[in-house]
Amino acid sequence: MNIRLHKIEKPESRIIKISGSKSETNRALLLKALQHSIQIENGSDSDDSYLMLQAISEKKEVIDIGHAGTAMRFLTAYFAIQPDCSVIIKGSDRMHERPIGILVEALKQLGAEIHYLEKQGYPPLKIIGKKLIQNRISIQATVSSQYISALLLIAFRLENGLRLQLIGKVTSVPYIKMTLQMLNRIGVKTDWTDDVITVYPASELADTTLSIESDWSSASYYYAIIALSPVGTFLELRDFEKESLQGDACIIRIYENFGVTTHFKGKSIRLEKVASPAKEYLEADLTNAPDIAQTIAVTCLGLNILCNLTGLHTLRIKETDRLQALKNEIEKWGGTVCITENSLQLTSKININRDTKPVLIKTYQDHRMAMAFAPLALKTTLDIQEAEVVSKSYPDFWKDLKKIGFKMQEL
Ligand SMILES: O=C(O)C1=C[C@@H](OP(=O)(O)O)[C@@H](O)[C@H](O)C1
Ligand SMILES: C=C(OP(=O)(O)O)C(=O)O
Repeated sequence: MNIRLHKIEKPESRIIKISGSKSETNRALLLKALQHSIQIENGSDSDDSYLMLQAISEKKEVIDIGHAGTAMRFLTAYFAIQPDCSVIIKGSDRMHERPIGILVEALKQLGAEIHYLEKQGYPPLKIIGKKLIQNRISIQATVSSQYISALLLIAFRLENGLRLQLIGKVTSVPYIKMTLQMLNRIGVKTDWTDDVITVYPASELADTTLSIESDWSSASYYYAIIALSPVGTFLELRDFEKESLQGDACIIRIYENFGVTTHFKGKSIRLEKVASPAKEYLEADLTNAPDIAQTIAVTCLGLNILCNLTGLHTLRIKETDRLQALKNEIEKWGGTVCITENSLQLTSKININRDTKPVLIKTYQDHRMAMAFAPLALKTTLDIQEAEVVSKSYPDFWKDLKKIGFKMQEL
């Protein structure tokens, strides 16, 4: 389904409730599979969390995990320690291009039996579940934190726990901290000193309710909407915490550069555009928050601000090559976007508010491409291809934009 987003002046100031964080939910679902007494509140309604839940509960011999990267990685570790289990996990064509070798080799060092069914280092995988006895391994930490989280999540169920040595500059650190904090919440002891993470074994755990905070990556699109709106515009988002487990909450500080303030009122946040952007140039290192890179790049485009975004090395292996996808789509308005292996620069100002035929944004089966470009409707009319991709993390995205006054039509 392609849609046209008609230009609007500003959003209506309504209250929006985004569902729970996809990252927290997928961790909670895995922990619940290992400790049934755990209860989950405010779980994510995303496709990725649904696929994760289905894979755990249906106990099929062949699981299709679609585009869900965290589910693919977490379930690989989970099935590797299920005795008497033999399962094949496959995914979308893109999933079969997203590397998993670092995690598989680490699990094999622990004693797991995992076979590549097509290309070495990539899904699909055949996993024969085993009791794992080893507890000391090292792992390359520069490529994806999801491999590390996957190992940490199962570690309390290993007889001797896990001592994991991280090699290289650790990427997406807040996601590893989120994993450790969620383990702590269910009563598992952990330690992270220098480059070594230790998870202690635990068999008897108290009943716990894991209450999931709303999704900050999804909230980022509302920050973009407010940033592109006139001074005085505000919106309220429900169920967010001042002390978040999610690294993407750093959006609060980044959007201050664009004149957007955040006020916590109990469990709601009020975003308000209080001033025009202070600077005409933004420099940001997003090593710790890769999922908001697209939001920020497109906000800069809409505000006519130049930027240098760094720490983006993981973007090449996500739902699509996000650096190339951003370059392709932004350049449709003219100008040049420079990308390297780990950075993106907008080096020339681009006027998107022109009286030309609406630009059609390709989404490359990446939910964040659709959601990152949608806020540009505050500046120009534009078309979004395959708009349904948003369901990977935020199925109600278009419905919620309509609630705040976005005008859209199917093409
Ligand atoms: O652990 C998680 O929940 C995630 C970790 C990050 O991946 P990388 O560590 O591969 O950057 C992030 O991009 C992804 O959306 C979710
Ligand atoms: C990268 C993402 O997800 P995953 O790696 O879990 O597919 C994302 O949601 O932006």
